[in-house]
Amino acid sequence: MLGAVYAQDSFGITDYPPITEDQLVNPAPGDWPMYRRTYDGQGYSPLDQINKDNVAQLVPAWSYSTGVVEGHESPPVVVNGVMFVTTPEHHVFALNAATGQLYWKYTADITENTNPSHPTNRGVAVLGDKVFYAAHDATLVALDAKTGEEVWSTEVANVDEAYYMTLAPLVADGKVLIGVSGGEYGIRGFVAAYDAETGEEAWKTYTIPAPDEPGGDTWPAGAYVTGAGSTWSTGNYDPESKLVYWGVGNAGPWMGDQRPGDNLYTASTIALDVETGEIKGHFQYSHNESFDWDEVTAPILVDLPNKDGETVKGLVNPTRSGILWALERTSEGPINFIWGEKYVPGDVITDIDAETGRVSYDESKKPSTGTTKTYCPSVHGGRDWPSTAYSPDTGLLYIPANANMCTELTGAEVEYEAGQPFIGFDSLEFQVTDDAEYIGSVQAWDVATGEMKWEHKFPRSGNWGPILATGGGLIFSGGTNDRMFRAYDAENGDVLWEQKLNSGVIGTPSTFEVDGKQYVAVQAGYGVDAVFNNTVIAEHFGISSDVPQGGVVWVFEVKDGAVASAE
Ligand SMILES: O=C(O)c1cc(C(=O)O)c2c(n1)C(=O)C(=O)c1cc(C(=O)O)[nH]c1-2
Ligand SMILES: [Ca+2]
Repeated sequence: MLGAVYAQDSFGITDYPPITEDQLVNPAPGDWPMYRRTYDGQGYSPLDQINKDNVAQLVPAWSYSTGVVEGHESPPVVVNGVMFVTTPEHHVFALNAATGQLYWKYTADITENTNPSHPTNRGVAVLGDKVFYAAHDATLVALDAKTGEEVWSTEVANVDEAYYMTLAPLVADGKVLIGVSGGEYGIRGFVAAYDAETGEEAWKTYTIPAPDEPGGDTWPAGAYVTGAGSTWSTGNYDPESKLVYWGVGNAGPWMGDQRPGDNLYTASTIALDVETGEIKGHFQYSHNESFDWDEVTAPILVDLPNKDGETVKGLVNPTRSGILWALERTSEGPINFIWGEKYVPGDVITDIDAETGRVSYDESKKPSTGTTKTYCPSVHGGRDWPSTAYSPDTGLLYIPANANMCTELTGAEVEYEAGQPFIGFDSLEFQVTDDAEYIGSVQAWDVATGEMKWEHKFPRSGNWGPILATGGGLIFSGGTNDRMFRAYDAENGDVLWEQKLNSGVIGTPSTFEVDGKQYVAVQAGYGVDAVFNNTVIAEHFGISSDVPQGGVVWVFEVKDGAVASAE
């Protein structure tokens, strides 16, 4: 592809020891080497220098204006004291994590007419001396970490069929794994792996099986080719079993009566063998998915009790369907149901089978061709893409939730045409329920008991804020329409610190340490579906919908004196 590199610091990055696989399996406490920091997806850092006692004294250490608008969702990834962040408009920035000095900026040369949906990017992956970036035009790029120069690039899918990419790649087992977007365009979704050294394809596994493959009989003849099942959020990984857990999006077209059957593996989590890409297990959250409930977010890997009370290796996932799921993962692959609890109100799912976890629907709520149906939660679900976090200190799972929003959908026939929307509706409307007392919230759930421990509600805002949990007994997140970035007491949800930033904060927060000092980092930069959602909420409550745009990387610290006095 050959993008442009702008190198500001002519001395560049002088000291960048190659990142080993071991550093990814067991990251140094002060590093944030991947999307959720660790392979289990917990979004947890053990750093505790910033804690409940001193977080009130958190102040900006430095900030950096990215120069672009739209949704800044990527976490600042930090290794070797270097921060890598991505932004909309196809930029990757490398900055000195302690000072904010720019080392280099890479801009992908996107000449193709790429899909305008979801103009965002969720970050990089690292291994060795390389940084991996999934560009919007469905090209995977490897950059030299020290210089930002392209080492290799590989076309992973055809943009003419409306494939695009927004996710952070996952490095596992010497390979770079990616997933694709395009679920509203009749793509056939897949997860693919590329050799980290050369960019050569190692395997590619479709999320929609062909007729002769397992699950192929859950589709009517021919429908698998345009069945969607996009994979636009980074998977998690169990290095022991060598299984990758990846989420699969909505089915296409949206109206399930146009493709009778369960339609595997849409709206599912799949377990893939990292060496071969073979699907070894799956759990489907909504069969014959008809709600645009992409279940792309990967479940967090955590130990929890099974139905008999024995501790097992588990998976937890609050899905777009409004159900928080506890599942058991096995080293061979199969995924077993443990329990499912509604974490936001919903009127579609009426029952969950105690044995299998299969849901039952109120058919009067399920969208279909030629009817108008209203259902809750909305198209965006109880939680869209923003990440949950889990703290091993509290045993709590933290969820950025949205309640009391519904969708009214009038279904229609649709013909597949390459590169064009393949949804099938005459109208789509978002509604806030009449009696709604709040929309967004941060929820904390005990994963051992399946009970909500606390909830912090936002009466006049949705919540699109990914969550960071720390060893300092804190969680951090933004997500609201008041431009706040907040620190909460992880035990009880008390807000211990908040700071208005330049824009709404839908960025994924991270924390890291350089030269013995802890920092907390996040990108501000409101955009993508949070804006769309906020407009509906503002209209309902009669408040201003104005959240200014513009990306800024923010890095916070507690000044040295304050750290000392807190100890
Ligand atoms: O089906 C897809 O391929 C696809 C892709 C994306 C994306 O890549 O960001 C989103 C969605 N769907 C989607 O349904 C959705 O609500 C959504 C919100 C956002 C965002 O960044 O705020 N992206 C996406
Ligand atoms: Ca979708």
